Amino acid sequence: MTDTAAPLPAIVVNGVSGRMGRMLVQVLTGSDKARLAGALERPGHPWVGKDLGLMLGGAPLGVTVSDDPAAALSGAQAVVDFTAPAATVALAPVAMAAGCAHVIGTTGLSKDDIAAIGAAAKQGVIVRAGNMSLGVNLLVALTRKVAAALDADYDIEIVESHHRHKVDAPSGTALMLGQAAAEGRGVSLDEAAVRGRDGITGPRERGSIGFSAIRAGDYIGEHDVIFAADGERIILRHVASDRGVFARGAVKAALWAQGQAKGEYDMAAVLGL
Ligand SMILES: NC(=O)C1=CN([C@@H]2O[C@H](COP(=O)(O)OP(=O)(O)OC[C@H]3O[C@@H](n4cnc5c(N)ncnc54)[C@H](O)[C@@H]3O)[C@@H](O)[C@H]2O)C=CC1
Ligand SMILES: O=C(O)C1=N[C@H](C(=O)O)C[C@H](O)C1
Repeated sequence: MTDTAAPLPAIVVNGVSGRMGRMLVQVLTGSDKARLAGALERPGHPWVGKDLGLMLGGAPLGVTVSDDPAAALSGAQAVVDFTAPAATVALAPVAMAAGCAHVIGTTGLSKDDIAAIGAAAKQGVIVRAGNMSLGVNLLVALTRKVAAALDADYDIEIVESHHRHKVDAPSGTALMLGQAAAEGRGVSLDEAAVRGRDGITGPRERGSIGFSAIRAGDYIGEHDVIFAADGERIILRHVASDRGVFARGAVKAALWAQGQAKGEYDMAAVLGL
């Protein structure tokens, strides 16, 4: 008898030696819904040309780390990308040309980067979110709702804490939360945002949305949205204690992306929030 089961969707991991890349390998090798079909790293990285399993200190996985995105993506259904802005912007058109969904977790993207990704998404499917966890995406929805219910007597402040290696601030998540707060309140985040305070700053401007960033130790990612008025404070909080929440969200997005119409989507669409 022949086995007629359809092969599992083939997923490539970009930035495979990074903190998120390693977590994605763990999630994909343990998945019964998707399979690890390729691994990419930057040109010159010592893992390029080597077996991924051996580089991770384990048994061979039969996946050779590549620095050639077009070759690695050929025949794959999705590429999951937690790297750096320049790498992600360069990969988007390559993924679209290969007919691969591009799941983007990379943060620190500029407005130009975001526009370039949006342009690439005219040719295929891109899912992009500054945070792929279910918990944070729920927090985003709650933030929008609370901000809509409260007036500017409630000062909004977003405080985020991350590990000492993080290179961008505010975090992508903090910006998602700030955007949701601004939408709930019916204001523009560009106009309301205050990013970091130092020196004689003067009193707080009514209606502003403040951002503060802590970089220390091995925090995985913690976010508070504070609504503070005279006499009371509401604090919405998310704490990530395992990078698996981001990796599982990204794999879910890669599977969800199969068969979607061309365009750019966020995790709210994936999660049906
Ligand atoms: N959206 C989300 O849920 C999450 C987003 N992130 C974001 O993901 C990104 C990566 O985070 P980490 O894994 O902690 O960083 P990391 O520094 O540990 O890993 C980044 C990896 O990308 C690789 N890389 C750089 N340029 C490349 C290129 N041109 N081609 C292929 N690989 C390349 C690096 O060599 C490195 O291995 C950051 O922007 C971070 O903020 C992190 C966690 C969750
Ligand atoms: O760099 C990280 O680690 C994280 N980055 C994302 C962000 O910028 O919000 C998501 C998560 O908080 C971890």
